[in-house]
Amino acid sequence: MRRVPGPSPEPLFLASATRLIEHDAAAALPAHTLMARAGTAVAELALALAPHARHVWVACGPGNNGGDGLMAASRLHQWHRTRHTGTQITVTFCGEPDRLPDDAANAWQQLQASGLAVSEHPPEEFDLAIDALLGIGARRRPEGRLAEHLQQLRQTSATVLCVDVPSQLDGDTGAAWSNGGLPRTPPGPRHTLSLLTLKPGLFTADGRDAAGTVWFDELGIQPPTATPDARLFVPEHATPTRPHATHKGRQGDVIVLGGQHIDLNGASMVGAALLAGRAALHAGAGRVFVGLLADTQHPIAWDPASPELMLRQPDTLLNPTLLAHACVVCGCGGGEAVEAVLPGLLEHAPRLVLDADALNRIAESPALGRQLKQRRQRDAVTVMTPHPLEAARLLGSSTTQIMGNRLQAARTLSETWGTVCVLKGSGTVSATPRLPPLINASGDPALATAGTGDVLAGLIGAALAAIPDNLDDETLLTTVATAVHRHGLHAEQWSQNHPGRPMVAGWLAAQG
Ligand SMILES: NC(=O)C1=CN([C@@H]2O[C@H](COP(=O)(O)OP(=O)(O)OC[C@H]3O[C@@H](n4cnc5c(N)ncnc54)[C@H](O)[C@@H]3O)[C@@H](O)[C@H]2O)[C@@H](O)CC1
Ligand SMILES: Nc1ncnc2c1ncn2[C@@H]1O[C@H](COP(=O)(O)OP(=O)(O)O)[C@@H](O)[C@H]1O
Repeated sequence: MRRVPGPSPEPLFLASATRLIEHDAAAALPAHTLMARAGTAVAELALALAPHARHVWVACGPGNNGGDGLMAASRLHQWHRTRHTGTQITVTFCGEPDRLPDDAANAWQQLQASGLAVSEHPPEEFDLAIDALLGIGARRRPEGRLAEHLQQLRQTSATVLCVDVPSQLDGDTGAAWSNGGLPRTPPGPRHTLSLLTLKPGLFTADGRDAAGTVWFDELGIQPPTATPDARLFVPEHATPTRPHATHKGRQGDVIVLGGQHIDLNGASMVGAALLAGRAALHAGAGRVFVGLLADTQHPIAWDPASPELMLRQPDTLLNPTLLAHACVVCGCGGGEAVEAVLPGLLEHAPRLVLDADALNRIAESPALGRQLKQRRQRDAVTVMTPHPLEAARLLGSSTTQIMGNRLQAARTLSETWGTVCVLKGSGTVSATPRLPPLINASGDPALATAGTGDVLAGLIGAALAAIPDNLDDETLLTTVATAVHRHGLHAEQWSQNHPGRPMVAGWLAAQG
């Protein structure tokens, strides 16, 4: 058993793939072995998390997830009885013993043999709860007694250890089953022990809040050889160091086009473009040019906080020779003015990051959409970085639908437009056609503040500016995901060093 994430990317499997893996593993072992191992693993982690618990509630459901709980309860009961600890175990069961699947029925018999009776009601007080109500078999919003037990688990300030997948969560998507989402702040420590495979829903959408700290036990089975449905991404390689004899022309140029001027319609978004530019600069771009859009009446000539940025009239930056050697970041604070530069960029920029208003304009314009799709045929590199609302506009759907299946949404966006798609939010998903998407393992709620998306666009721009031409899809995806990971890691470092204090995007941009 180990804590997740580890030092390298982790394969993630949907419920359908997990069932095939479970089927093959079970066929190669004596009957009930997997569930016996699962129960032991749950009991061991429970003891490690709350060694001095006086009262443990094991909440079991009607299927094999409940079977894991019944098995864990037998193990815990045996452990405490032989050591005379006095710890009380209360087991509840929402289901019908006669209708339990085979493995769980065996676990039920073992519980009966252990002498531990099943209780009608959860205990009034407990210091550890084991959530074994529903796992990957959950298919709808819980109701009745099971829903009541789930509600108690959601609201308790005691430690909760979820078996395989939190019962309130769809393990494939990370969407909560419950109406109204999860409590804003989980009231107590939360842990999830994922069994046999890691599931993508633990790491995106509502997954991180519901699962808490994730642990993984393979149950003694060799890692699956099947292609995973997704990967939990952490970078494996350190950023390469620069050779001594280098110069700024070799580090890559970034051009930022965005930051609509206040003259246009009374709303300035200049800061967004400057944040992207600063982030690119601090991430190591050799030169960063910024073209502020609609900046005609009172041109801004320099950024006092970042005098290294080179501000230019946008027209001068649309020069194909300059574009050919640069990565363009387009859209940050671009407003409506971005429409004027998009056709030229889609045609001539070999490396392009499309953010915010660039995405909104493309969502509205079939002609721009066609131009975007043609880029892949020319091997031009395009990364789009939508947040869920921008993604919904691009797909003609709603944020609820996007959040209902973030992996699918990122995949559809990347396949529809032939781009790398970075669907932002808790557990940012980076996808490219035909490869398993990557769920970012870093990041925290400190990022939920204006401008951090602009910073991310700048970081991705600098990363793309620095890589050689004609990279394969996998390296490109990894390059983008590494920038996403770095962005999240900086936020985590802020939260660690400044607990409770809000982070601002300007600070993040300066971390590079
Ligand atoms: N069979 C085995 O040896 C192993 C099983 N494992 C466990 O088995 C789980 C999967 O078991 P199952 O396929 O039985 O699925 P679950 O136990 O997750 O749930 C299926 C049961 O819950 C019911 N159900 C689904 N949604 C419900 C809802 N909203 N309200 C009320 N009832 C609902 C279904 O009708 C079915 O009876 C895994 O998540 C894992 O915990 C793992 O431990 C690996 C080994
Ligand atoms: N709760 C969160 N956990 C992790 N990352 C988050 C969270 N909230 C926001 N982020 C990240 O912060 C950034 C916000 O981007 P975006 O919504 O485009 O903001 P803006 O347009 O103001 O720059 C994205 O990278 C997103 O993934």
